[in-house]
Amino acid sequence: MPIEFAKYQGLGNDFILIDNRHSSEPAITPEQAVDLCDRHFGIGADGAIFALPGQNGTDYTMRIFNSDGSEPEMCGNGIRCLAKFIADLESSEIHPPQPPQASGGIESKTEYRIHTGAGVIVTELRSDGQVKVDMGVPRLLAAEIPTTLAAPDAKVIDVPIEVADKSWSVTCVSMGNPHCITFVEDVSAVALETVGPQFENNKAFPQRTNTEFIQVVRSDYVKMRVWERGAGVTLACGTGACAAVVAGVLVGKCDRATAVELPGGVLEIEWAEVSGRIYMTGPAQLVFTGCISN
Ligand SMILES: N[C@@H](CCC[C@H](N)C(=O)O)C(=O)O
Repeated sequence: MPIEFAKYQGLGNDFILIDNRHSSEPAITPEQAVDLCDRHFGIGADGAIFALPGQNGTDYTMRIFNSDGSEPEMCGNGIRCLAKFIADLESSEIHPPQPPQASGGIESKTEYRIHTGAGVIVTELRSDGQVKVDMGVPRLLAAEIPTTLAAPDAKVIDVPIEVADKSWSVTCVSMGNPHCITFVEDVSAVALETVGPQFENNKAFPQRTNTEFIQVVRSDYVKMRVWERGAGVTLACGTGACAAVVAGVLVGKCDRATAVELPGGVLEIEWAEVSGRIYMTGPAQLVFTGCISN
């Protein structure tokens, strides 16, 4: 049966979005996602995201397959795209209108509570077109990352690791998904394609890891390049940008409100002192819609 999709991007981190409101099982398999994400033989994307029915009182559930078919717990740029997609679906902008509700017109929603593998995430569509996301509280214990770089109940802050014949000092943060952050002098000099996979598959990370390379320009402005678990080099990573600011605060290099410049653009990140929650603000845009025929 043909499956309608919409392609969205957030800072060049791009996704195939599928309206899965009718079922709690994704409409395509991880293997199909791998084919569809292929940039030469498919639609081309860093992942496939499904808008499933909500659970435990949430509005929707998000599931995502990386371009290698693995399923991460969360995706920051993806959830901004999902919020826009849901709003577009509800306002019938991208698919034919549903019959009108008996109760008459409904004000379009600007806030969604979304169930994810990292807990409930709240998105807010702002009037300037940006999407602000309450990304929850970062987890810092080694067992929560998970990593063997410290005792299970200890934090991993500025810990040495040998990767690609070099010693790196890393800080690890879970935003629901694992992140390993390292601060470098010049982010453009990092051989991402060589070093990234060696971090991702290092035995210190039993569930593999995303890796962020950070150059501090000022305490409130950093440059970042990322190697994503299951997707490789991408133009941006929302959970990675949040994890990078947390790491920056922990090692005394960043302010709690820091702008993160990625190859695809800038994300505004704030780690609130009192609540400990992280807020991420950035764009999400519809690129095109289409239909998968088989
Ligand atoms: N690009 C995403 C992260 C997607 C998941 C990641 N590849 C993983 O496997 O954890 C983001 O914007 O957060």
